[in-house]
Amino acid sequence: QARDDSGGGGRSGALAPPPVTEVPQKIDVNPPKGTRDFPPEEMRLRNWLFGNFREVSRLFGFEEVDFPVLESEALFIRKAGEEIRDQLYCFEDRGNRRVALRPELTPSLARLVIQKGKSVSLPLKWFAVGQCWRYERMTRGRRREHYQWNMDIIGVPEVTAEAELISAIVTFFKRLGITESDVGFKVSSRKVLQEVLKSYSIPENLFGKVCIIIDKIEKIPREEVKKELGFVGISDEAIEELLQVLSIKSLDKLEEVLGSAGEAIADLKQLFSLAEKFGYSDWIQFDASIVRGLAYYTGIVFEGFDRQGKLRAICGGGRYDRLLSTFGGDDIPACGFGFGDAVIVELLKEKGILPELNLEVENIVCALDQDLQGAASSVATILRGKGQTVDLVLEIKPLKWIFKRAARVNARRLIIVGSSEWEKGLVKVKNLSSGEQIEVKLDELE
Ligand SMILES: OCc1cccc(Br)n1
Repeated sequence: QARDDSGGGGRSGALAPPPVTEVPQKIDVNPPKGTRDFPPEEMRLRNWLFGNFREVSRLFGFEEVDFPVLESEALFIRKAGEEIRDQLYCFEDRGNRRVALRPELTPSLARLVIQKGKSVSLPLKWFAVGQCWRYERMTRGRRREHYQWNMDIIGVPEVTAEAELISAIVTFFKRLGITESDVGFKVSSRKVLQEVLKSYSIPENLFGKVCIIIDKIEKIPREEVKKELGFVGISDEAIEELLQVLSIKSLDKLEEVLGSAGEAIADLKQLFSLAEKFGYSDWIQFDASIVRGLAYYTGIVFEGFDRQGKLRAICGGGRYDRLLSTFGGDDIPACGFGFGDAVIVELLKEKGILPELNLEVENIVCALDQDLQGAASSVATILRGKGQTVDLVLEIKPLKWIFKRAARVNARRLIIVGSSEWEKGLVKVKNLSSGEQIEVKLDELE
């Protein structure tokens, strides 16, 4: 039971007895369903992963941003039938405002860009690492939160932006020891769909809905996809042609079907040519079936996948040239990606390349008796002033306990403050790997 600091137990730390009326109920010590704690070992892995996210983002000259986890629900209310909408973690706050825990970061980023308006000069290259939420019925036992790394380029209409973003993800994978034989990117463009729909004079406003239905092609039976497309008013003939085009896996074949005049082909050819120059051609492949499950994509879309086919998509992104204008902002082109913190860890485990991340501290400092506790604190402060990490033992403990703790915190050195040495201005320094022990003058301690 935690120490009671409410004043009943006093500063001695003694456990205050609960008031007679209240019998302590053991709380549920687990985090809410679908959420995770990050105890030290998991936190070290998370910090390592996020450290790589941040280092790659900075390598590409991006600036870090963040937004509230809580946003107006309106930011995420799109009428295209997205899963992200069905699972929105939304509620009414005490001010009767409809709010939501963000399910993704892009709408917040778009909101901030519009808010900044002319005070920022384009292009913007922003990145964020933020916790995102969904309220999924726990029937599937899936998580309700994850952390997403996002990189976004705002204000660049050319495909060079998408090529740059994919290069950043490739750079990240390489840093972790993941190669093109482990993962790849399936790349397409929503302009492929747009051109087919246009050839059947299907109204633009159905585009988002059609994309969301088609995104389910690998998840629900084909007949179900066709039925849903029929419901939104797509003719059987158009559906057949759509599904036919979506099965194309080569750009040449796509060009035969769509012709070479359309933007889809031009964009994709430019992307694959830039991939050559970036040196990541072996990482990407054209796959017309990739549409991604967010309604606002308008152009190139891509997703990272594990070549073993065991895991869900590792990351995904694309161009969203209309999002800012749908929020009442200017017509500013944009593209970005989201990279979750869960599938990547499963992949690293699969590959056996999770890093070894142990707690390490350079020094453990202890006093041999109570009246030297102050001296030990000053030794710790001197070492910390020199940038050395110190685990200061805060109570008088037997040496057996000290050595056990030193092993647990992976200390390199044990600094012992004993009365006979201290009187001579000395401390004992024991190298815990060699076992060598020497006496060192306090002002020569380093
Ligand atoms: O990938 C969709 C998503 C959004 C929020 C939280 C989680 Br877990 N997953």
